[in-house]
Amino acid sequence: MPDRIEQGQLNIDAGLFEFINQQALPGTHVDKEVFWQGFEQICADLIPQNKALLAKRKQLQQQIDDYHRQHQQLDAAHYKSFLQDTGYLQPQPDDSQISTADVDAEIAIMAGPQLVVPINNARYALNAANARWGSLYDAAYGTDVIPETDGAEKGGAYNPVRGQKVVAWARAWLDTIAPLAAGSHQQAVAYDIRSGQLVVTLSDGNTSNLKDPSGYTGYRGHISQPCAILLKHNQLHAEIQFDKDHPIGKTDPAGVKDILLESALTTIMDCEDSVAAVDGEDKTLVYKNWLGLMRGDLSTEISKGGETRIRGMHPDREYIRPTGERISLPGRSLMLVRNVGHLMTNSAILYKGEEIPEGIMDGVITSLIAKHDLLSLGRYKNSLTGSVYIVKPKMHGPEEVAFTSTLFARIESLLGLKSNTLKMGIMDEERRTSVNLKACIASARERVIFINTGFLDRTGDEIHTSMLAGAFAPKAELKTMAWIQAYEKANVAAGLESGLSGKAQIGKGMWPIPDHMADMMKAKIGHPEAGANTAWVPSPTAATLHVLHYHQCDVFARQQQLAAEKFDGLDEILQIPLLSTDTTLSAGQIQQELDNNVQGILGYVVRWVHQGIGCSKVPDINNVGLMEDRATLRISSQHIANWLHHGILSREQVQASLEKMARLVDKQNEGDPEYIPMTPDTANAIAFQAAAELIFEGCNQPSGYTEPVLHKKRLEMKQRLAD
Ligand SMILES: CC(=O)SCCNC(=O)CCNC(=O)[C@H](O)C(C)(C)COP(=O)(O)OP(=O)(O)OC[C@H]1O[C@@H](n2cnc3c(N)ncnc32)[C@H](O)[C@@H]1OP(=O)(O)O
Ligand SMILES: O=CC(=O)O
Ligand SMILES: [Mg+2]
Repeated sequence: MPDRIEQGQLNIDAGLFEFINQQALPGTHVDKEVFWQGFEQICADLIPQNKALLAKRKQLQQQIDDYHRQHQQLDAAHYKSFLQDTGYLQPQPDDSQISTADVDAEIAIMAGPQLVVPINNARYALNAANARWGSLYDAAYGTDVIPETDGAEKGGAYNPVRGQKVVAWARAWLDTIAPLAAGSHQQAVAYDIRSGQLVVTLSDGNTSNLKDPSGYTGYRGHISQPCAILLKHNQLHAEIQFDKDHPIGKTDPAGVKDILLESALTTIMDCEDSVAAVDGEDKTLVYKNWLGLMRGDLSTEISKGGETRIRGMHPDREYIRPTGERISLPGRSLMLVRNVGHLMTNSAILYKGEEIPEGIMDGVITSLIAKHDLLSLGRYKNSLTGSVYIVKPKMHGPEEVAFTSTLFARIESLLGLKSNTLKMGIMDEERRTSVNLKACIASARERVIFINTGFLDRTGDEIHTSMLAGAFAPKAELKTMAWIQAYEKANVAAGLESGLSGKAQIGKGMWPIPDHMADMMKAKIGHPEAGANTAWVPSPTAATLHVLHYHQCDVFARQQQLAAEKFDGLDEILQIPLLSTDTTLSAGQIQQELDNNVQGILGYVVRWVHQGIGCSKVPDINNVGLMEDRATLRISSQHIANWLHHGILSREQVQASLEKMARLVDKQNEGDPEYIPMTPDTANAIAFQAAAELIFEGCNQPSGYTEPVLHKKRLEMKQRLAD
């Protein structure tokens, strides 16, 4: 078979071509010839627009750089009017109300965690799809929400002391999820269904109904001895499971073996920040997994603890209502797909000999694949309302949002989809989007299903945009300064003013410390309290814990309160978070900041470039594992580039740190048999070269993005491995 196929003016990777023709198109009522001709026409019409938008980004950045060269001391009012004059800052629209229709309940009227997962990792992607339901006992037992003190250590075998603490902790949560009219679930010794009501018997012999009897919504098993009782609170379900023969149920006075929580209401299958996909081969895997998820037949073999089994997608869950009627609840998370942004191109498809924008390719192909769900061609349904949810990242301002909308309209017409079938999640993660958010929303008002504060990319863009304004504050401080508080608050305010409540998600960003769940439990209650009806979590376990926050806080009521408080925040958002002039950093502080950033960069980049892994847990300088992806890399590399540019660091110092940390990172990865080290010959290690380029050429990367270097170096590595 040839490597590439010519189709009109398109030149397509043969593996991708075959996948589309033989797996993605059949059944969709889209004719092969019509598809490829239409795809070519979309390229002909939209590639020039895409290029023009990127040229505009560059031009605005040059104007901002020139401004900072000419104005060492920033005058806030003058700076703001400069941004208005250039068109960076646009007038607020009079009306930004959205009118999105046919949105699934999980997005419109339910509030809960949003899981994100690299789509090219089938094992994780399946786990994520199934993370709609999670065991609260497992989530507590396996994480630090139960401290490993006083005999409650995790150890190897099951520790009954820890087990008891887990049960007490989880029962305490039942008092939030299903409060009793009198007493506490901590004293429950029996759960019975009597005359259609849940009756809880307590250890003192008293009985209690639920404070809100409608919180009991069903059961499984026999009514006189149910194996599960279904609860509902704040639109979220929970299941108390009983089994007196089970090792845990046996020791529980009420025979409770577990509490299952409806957890990740939605999952973003990510083709972007957490993925390394640089050519036709990689993109084909991405699209194949998406097809498997849309048809419900994705599966993979898993070996764990000496056992091998097949992981597939979970079916829906069956219950009997108190009225006797049979019902089923979704067994899987509602899936969204994150396409890539407007910047990158990919060799998987060429148009007139040039790589086409990867965002156009993702848009066309992920939508084609989603048509399998729309036509119910697979085992399970994803959207019950006939929508396709595409998250579009890294857009700069309203024109770029409008361009995505144009692309979606063209795709709908190519695939024979009803107008506005393709919905849009707008990542508010570039500064030009934050400062024009309402205009961005208005530009896609019939499609918007979310706005989300991607604060990681947003921090990277903050540094790059104002690279020449001065040296930035240390990374940890950036998260606490006025600009970011205002950005988060203004995002919610814009969402509420644009009528998203009850129609779409107002989302908050990722918890990037996957093993620190106790800290997450303290911090992430702040998200629903701030009016966000969803927020990102890095794992199914985190989803099962974070959902507790949506039981604690009725977000939709909170949104009503907040809607009365107007907030603009533009002036604070425009406050550049520079190192204050009265701060002098010690040599030790500077070195620590540098080493920490370099360690994160190398730890992430080496797996990306040498192994093709797009998201990793990488230890920081204090040995805390951090979720690293393209966006966190953008921050670290831009931060060092900024300090280099302003003379806080020297090139030699950075080079020395790179060498030192490469040795450390190699050591940290010793246990991975697939790992390809960078030392001793760092100059010849492609990942090491990539890290150095990201830093030393950081000021010249478009918007400070890391993809151009990562893609180039990964392609080089793939070639080296193939030779
Ligand atoms: C800025 C942004 O764009 S943020 C969005 C992009 N980032 C992400 O999507 C992060 C998603 N999370 C991840 O990729 C991973 O959790 C990482 C890389 C952070 C950590 O991965 P690991 O070191 O392998 O995690 P760890 O060893 O603790 O857990 C592995 C188990 O958890 C599961 N798991 C971990 N993360 C996820 C996830 N996001 N979805 C589903 N399952 C997951 C795995 O399936 C595995 O379980 P299994 O053995 O039963 O298959
Ligand atoms: O995509 C998310 C981010 O924080 O960046
Ligand atoms: Mg991002």
